[in-house]
Amino acid sequence: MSKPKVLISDKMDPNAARIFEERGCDVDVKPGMTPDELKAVIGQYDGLAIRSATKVTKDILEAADNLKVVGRAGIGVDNVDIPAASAKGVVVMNTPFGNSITTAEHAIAMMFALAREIPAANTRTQAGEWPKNDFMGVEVTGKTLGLIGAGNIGSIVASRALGLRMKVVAYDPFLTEERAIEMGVEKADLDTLLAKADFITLHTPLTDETRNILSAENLAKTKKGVRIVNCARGGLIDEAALAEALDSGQVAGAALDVFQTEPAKDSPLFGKPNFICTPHLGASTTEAQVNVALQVAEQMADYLVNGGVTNALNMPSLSAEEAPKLKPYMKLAENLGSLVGQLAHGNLTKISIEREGAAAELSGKPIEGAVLAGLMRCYSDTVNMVNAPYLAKERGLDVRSIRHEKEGAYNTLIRVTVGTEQGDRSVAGTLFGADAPRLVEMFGVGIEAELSGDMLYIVNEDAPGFIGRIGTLLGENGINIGTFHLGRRQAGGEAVLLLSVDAPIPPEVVKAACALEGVKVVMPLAF
Ligand SMILES: NC(=O)c1ccc[n+]([C@@H]2O[C@H](COP(=O)([O-])OP(=O)(O)OC[C@H]3O[C@@H](n4cnc5c(N)ncnc54)[C@H](O)[C@@H]3O)[C@@H](O)[C@H]2O)c1
Ligand SMILES: O=C(O)[C@H](O)COP(=O)(O)O
Repeated sequence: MSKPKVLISDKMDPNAARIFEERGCDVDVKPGMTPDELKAVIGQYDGLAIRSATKVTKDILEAADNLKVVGRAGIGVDNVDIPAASAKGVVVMNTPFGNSITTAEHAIAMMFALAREIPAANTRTQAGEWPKNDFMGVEVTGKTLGLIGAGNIGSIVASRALGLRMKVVAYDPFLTEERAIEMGVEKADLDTLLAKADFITLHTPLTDETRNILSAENLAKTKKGVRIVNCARGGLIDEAALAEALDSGQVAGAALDVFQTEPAKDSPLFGKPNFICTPHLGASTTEAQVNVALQVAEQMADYLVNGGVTNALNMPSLSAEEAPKLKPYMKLAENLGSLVGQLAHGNLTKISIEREGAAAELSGKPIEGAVLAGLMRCYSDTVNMVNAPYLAKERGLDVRSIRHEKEGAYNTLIRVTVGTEQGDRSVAGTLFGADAPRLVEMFGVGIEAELSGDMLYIVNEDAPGFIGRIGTLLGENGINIGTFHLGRRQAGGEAVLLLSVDAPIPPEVVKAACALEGVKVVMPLAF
């Protein structure tokens, strides 16, 4: 049998190539290829090892006829089209912890550089100016650090800031009170954080919810003279608004490692006296690069040579024997987790995963992992089956797996219940035939639906004429309805409607649906 062939297409520590060779793979190292060059050669490779520079687009994947795995030596996978990779049957793996300490240290370094204007003082001193009277810094001791995102990197930043005798206020919808106490931080909503913080650091992925989380409007809510650090993802801050806030003095200084467009060749921030930046160097230390290179090569080689799956973002980790039986249950479990995550958005404190009938005979851990991965993917793009249970535990989420020996109305059933500030919310699903996942109950209402693609969830008063009104609204906006599912507690009470549609529903249509007579809740969903 020929050896698997791997391409390393970004600058990576040489340990990666060494491990690939030792584990029985042929490896080519070609950093800096253009997309066209990559497209021309990708068909030859079984594995592609990348950092953030290579963009693994749908176009590249279409040409990747032999590709089995993409390995990201780092955390963020926003440069990989994961749905396109999944459709092509390509596993996408990352190394979720290898560069976290290094990136947290970069954020702290940026905070100090801002507090004491080190880059500008250095430049002018080396130019022979000796500008001793032009710089007056601020101490960080006793100041408040506002942490937006309290995951792996955010919690390391918090621990370092506490060591510097700062107070830490954190905003993260997934942070529980218990975890906040354990971390020694004050849990706050975003507006409170903005009003209190002397320094703000960002540590979230870039999602629809976090894009421009520091918008012009939110920058205006900050304490005057705040200093801001972003070592997470470009796009979390509105760069033009930040430039204006620096000009007006609302923001006293800003330090960015990441930009909306990278490489950043131009920016409204460049040249501002109180602005400093680095070219996406957050993960660039010898230690972190050795960690991620070794880990990505080990994981990819294990998959290519032995079929072992670790830290995959689009595939459950399963042994060869269990896989065929568990696969449809994993899909059902992940969909149910994603559904409750999207619907019960907010502070989740507990989750229970119940298995009944045939589902109770199967191993609970992979099903639990799939529910948690579906749930937590609403909050972080780095969650996978492997790290979801760990992350849930670390964040203080109380996870219970319950096995019911007796069959209920269905011969196999998975029920997921989450505890939210509004009370418990429960959804349940079964398999039709051997392998077709179906939702069968939602918040106590019987409703039968396949969870896939773009969907719309509506709660309305059960009264004549509503279905016509929503159908007309979607039709007038060119939105085609694929499937239509209805459920209700009792005639004339509250009715639940789940529609599958052929394209994402624009926010203005959601708004118009909310305004329809009898409507109580409208929420777009995506699976
Ligand atoms: N600059 C660099 O070189 C560099 C290096 C490593 C990681 N990163 C980036 O840093 C980011 C954080 O990495 P991590 O390992 O800590 O990820 P993580 O998944 O452990 O943590 C992300 C946190 O953000 C929270 N979050 C999600 N949506 C939120 C919202 N709307 N508001 C507030 N918080 C929200 C999540 O609940 C989670 O706790 C990622 O985007 C990653 O790609 C950058
Ligand atoms: O998400 C990450 O791991 C960082 O953004 C690091 O990116 P890099 O590997 O290109 O330095």
